[in-house]
Amino acid sequence: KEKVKITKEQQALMKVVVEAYNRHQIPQDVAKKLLQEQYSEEENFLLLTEMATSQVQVLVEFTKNIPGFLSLNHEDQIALLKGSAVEAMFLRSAQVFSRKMPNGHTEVLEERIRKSGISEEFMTPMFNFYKSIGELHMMQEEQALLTAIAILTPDRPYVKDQQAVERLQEPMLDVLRKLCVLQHPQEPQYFARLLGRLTELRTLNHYHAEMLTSWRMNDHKFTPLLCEIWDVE
Ligand SMILES: O=C(NC1CCCCC1)[C@H](C1CCCCC1)n1c(-c2ccc(-c3ccccc3)s2)nc2ccccc21
Repeated sequence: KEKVKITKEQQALMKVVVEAYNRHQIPQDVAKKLLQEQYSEEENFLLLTEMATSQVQVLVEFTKNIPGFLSLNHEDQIALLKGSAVEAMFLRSAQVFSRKMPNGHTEVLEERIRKSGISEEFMTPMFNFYKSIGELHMMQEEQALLTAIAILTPDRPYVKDQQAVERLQEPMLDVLRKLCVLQHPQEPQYFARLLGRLTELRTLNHYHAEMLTSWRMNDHKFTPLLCEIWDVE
């Protein structure tokens, strides 16, 4: 059985990505707000648009720190950001949801989200995803690399130079695969399970526009940035 070893360059790549991921955290903690009180559907929608707007800004900063990203064709940089913004949001939401919380808090948080205004039909796929992420107990290195891998998906709509994106995604996949083998030696399928989450994430992508327009309230106001990213209004 060959000894898996992370090279010096791979250590450096991982360090850059993890530091960028930790540096660009969401400002205020939405979970704390939701646990404090039950908001109205309008307030929840506003909270989501505020959180999402700041998360997109955070995502752009994180992405700029992915080695090689800024040397991609500019239109392709936009296509990758646009193609991954919603997935990054759900991934981050899943990580917020799966955080260790005092007894009973996760149930309260789930209840508040169920009553936030999102229509019923999206709850099952969304919470299935959150729970499948929670079961993985991902380390922050794995979270950071998985987010970078999702952003560097070559077959996003409108990407022209897919090979250039593959050349950036492959080293991330390599170091994540090695990390999974080293951190979860008794779980040889762990890496495959991580990548399976990215496939599940794409299915949530389909729902996002409908989730927003079906939010139980009348006029849905979005920030200009979200109109760009979310294909709404
Ligand atoms: O604020 C939030 N998420 C932040 C986004 C940025 C990154 C940090 C997390 C919302 C709140 C839900 C309840 C009402 C207020 C907003 N949230 C969701 C989402 C459900 C549906 C979502 C969505 C996204 C895009 C399009 C259509 C729908 S996000 N899942 C959560 C799990 C745990 C904590 C918060 C969570």
